[in-house]
Amino acid sequence: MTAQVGVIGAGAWGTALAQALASDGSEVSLWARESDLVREINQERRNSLYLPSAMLAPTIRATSDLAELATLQVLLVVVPAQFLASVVGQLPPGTRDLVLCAKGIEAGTGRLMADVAADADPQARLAVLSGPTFAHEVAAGLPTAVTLACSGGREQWARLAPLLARPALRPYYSADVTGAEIGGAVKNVLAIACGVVEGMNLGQNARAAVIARGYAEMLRFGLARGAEAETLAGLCGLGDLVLTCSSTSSRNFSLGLALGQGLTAAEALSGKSSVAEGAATAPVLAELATRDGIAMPIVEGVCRLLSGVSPASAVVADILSRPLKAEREEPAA
Ligand SMILES: NC(=O)C1=CN([C@@H]2O[C@H](COP(=O)(O)OP(=O)(O)OC[C@H]3O[C@@H](n4cnc5c(N)ncnc54)[C@H](O)[C@@H]3O)[C@@H](O)[C@H]2O)C=CC1
Ligand SMILES: O=C(CO)COP(=O)(O)O
Repeated sequence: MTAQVGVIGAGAWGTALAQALASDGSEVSLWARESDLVREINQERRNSLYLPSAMLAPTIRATSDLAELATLQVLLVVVPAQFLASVVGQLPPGTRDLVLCAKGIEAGTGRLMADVAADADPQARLAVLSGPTFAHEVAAGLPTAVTLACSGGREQWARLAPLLARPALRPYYSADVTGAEIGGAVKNVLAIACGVVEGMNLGQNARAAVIARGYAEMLRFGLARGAEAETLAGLCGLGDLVLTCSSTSSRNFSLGLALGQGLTAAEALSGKSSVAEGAATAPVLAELATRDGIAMPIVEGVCRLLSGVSPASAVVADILSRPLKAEREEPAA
């Protein structure tokens, strides 16, 4: 049997998704940028660079030739947000389903992932897969639930769900693509903030406060862009926020932890092959929020820390000295 689904990107998440899809014996084509990795996956059934914990299924076949995947009707795109345009741009345009799995906003343009993909592959039918999904757990077959937001509505869902669902990987339907994208992008920045709280030993109360007030920021930003509140309260928003704000398994949380302990962003990120998407998303998110008059003080604080303009102690002091206000925005009279 030949593969029905291809996965573009053999980082931790693309490899874990390929592993989950192959768990029922399905063939999966996996595009890796690194030729050494292609050899290692095909010959040793390992991805020691990005997902060393997993022994990969025999039905995953890696390739460094993107053209081999271009004929498939369903492609999961799992390269980091900042590379989405360049990688999707290498595909010949087609009426395939592109399932976008990166969590971020494109620096420089402020585009969400579906806008980037629509510009790069205009005929593609777009969906977003997002939720609380540490790659190593998915690769180990642990139960995981995700939002699958389909721009093509129920018809697209009916096509994709049987191809992507497995007993331990459970997609939930949504039609709110924007909400799914914003939940995943914003939570990465908030996970950095929670890591800072941990790194500075500010306590569990403070971390819970950052989660709740950060969620308020996510909601304000999302609603202003047409996302639905229920989506942001679901797996791809609050669910993922809770996961990544609570664990050193999160690269974004770990980056924040290092910043909170006094390292610079350059020091914390140096020598890492894995991506902490929140570092690239934070400045562009803060810029969009300022432009649109949306208050996002925690996101702004993360930006100040990442750019090195303020030490963590000054950022925390500024947040704590903001004027007292109502927890919920008062509806306009
Ligand atoms: N790792 C995880 O648990 C999860 C990750 N994600 C998201 O999936 C996306 C991919 O993340 P990971 O697989 O974790 O990445 P990773 O950190 O494991 O690996 C980095 C990836 O970036 C690729 N890369 C580096 N330079 C590139 C370039 N110039 N052009 C194209 N690709 C390049 C590498 O080939 C590799 O696939 C991110 O947006 C991340 O937020 C989403 C859910 C879970
Ligand atoms: O998105 C993730 C889990 O849902 C992974 O988070 P990190 O990118 O912070 O590791």
